[in-house]
Amino acid sequence: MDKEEDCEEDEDNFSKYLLDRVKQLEDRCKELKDTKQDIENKMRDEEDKKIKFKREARKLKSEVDRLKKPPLVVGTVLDVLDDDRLVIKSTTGPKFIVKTPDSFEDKDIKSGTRVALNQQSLGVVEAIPSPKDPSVYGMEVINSPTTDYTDIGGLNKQITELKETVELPLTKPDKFKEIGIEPPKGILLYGPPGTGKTLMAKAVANKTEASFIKVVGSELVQKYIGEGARLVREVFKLAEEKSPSIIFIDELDAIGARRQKSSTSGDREVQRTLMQLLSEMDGFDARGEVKLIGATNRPDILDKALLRPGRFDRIIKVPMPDKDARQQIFDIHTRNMNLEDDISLEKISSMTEEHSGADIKAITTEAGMLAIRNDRNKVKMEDFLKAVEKVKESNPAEQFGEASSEGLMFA
Ligand SMILES: Nc1ncnc2c1ncn2[C@@H]1O[C@H](COP(=O)(O)OP(=O)(O)OP(=O)(O)O)[C@@H](O)[C@H]1O
Repeated sequence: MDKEEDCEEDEDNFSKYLLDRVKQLEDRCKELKDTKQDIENKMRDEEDKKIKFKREARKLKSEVDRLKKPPLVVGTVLDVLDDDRLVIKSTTGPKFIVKTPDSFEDKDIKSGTRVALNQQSLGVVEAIPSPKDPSVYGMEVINSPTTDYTDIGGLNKQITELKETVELPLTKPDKFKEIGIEPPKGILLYGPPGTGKTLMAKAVANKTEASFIKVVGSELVQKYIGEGARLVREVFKLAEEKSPSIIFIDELDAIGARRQKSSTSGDREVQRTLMQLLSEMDGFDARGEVKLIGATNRPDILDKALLRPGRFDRIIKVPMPDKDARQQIFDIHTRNMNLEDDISLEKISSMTEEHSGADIKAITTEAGMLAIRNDRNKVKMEDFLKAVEKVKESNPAEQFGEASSEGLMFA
């Protein structure tokens, strides 16, 4: 009898052992599956990063190639001769007869076509696009932008200055006449990337019901001699046609850097573009309906001529946001998001020191994406924490322990 009982007990213990073991193995299996999923996610993220960096490297390489080449001269075809030759007038003056390149088809070239010529040989290198197409030169024209001052977080002092210097002269020009002072023609916003400079320019255009014309300094510096200056003229002409209007020149330092003594033909082209900008600024009326807003990350290298009275004579610093400003920016970018009650934007704001408004926008978008990926209709605190990590990782300055852009530029 005793033996029988012992045997039953052994069997019970054994099956308990087996059940425990199965449970352990199942847990382990789940753990491994989770780890596998994590690794797969990380691999996907790394792949994304790799593609992004590759794309950036390609872009930088083509930029380097472009900068290494000497600028080309712009010419216009006056006549197409029967023997595969063209009569060309170059922007530098004289007319020439040159051979039509073999790569050109008849339809590519007719009287009036603009072409790029090699500076030395004056050989035709390529046909260039119509000067009427602003998007080719990175120009962005918005007839009435929708950005509002309430879409901008943490820049109240800067917005007040913007209202006084750009908004008021456009909405109440008589006030300036009455008092007898000239309003500023242009103001300069300076600060690290992604801190809201473009946003401010768009908001003031919206408030004054003005057209918003954006040009990027580095896009104005073309590979064709004389093109930069022509584009500047065209931007001002367009602004006049569309007035009231705000011309926003981003990366002003690309054309407005202090003039150097040593100069390559590339430098001279940049200088010609700057001279044209200065002369256009001197030419337009401070009480008119066109206002200029420049933006730069490098005010320290700007040519002093740009900062003289009657040009960019108001300078407004747009800094990296402090904690309160970050919280305001988080509030703005989450106002249409479906958030769980456990979310503390205050806590997230404290965790995101050295993050710009653009980084904050990226964090909110990433948090939303995580909720979508997990098939939820509300965003949790956990999503925000993961998003902060992800944005930190993708920020090269943080990744490699470099100084922040503000530290570099404004030390
Ligand atoms: N102060 C802010 N408040 C709200 N959103 C902001 C703020 N700053 C930046 N952002 C967000 O970041 C995006 C990029 O900002 P913006 O283009 O204004 O930066 P920027 O200072 O002009 O940068 P860059 O010097 O690179 O041209 C904006 O569209 C907005 O979504």
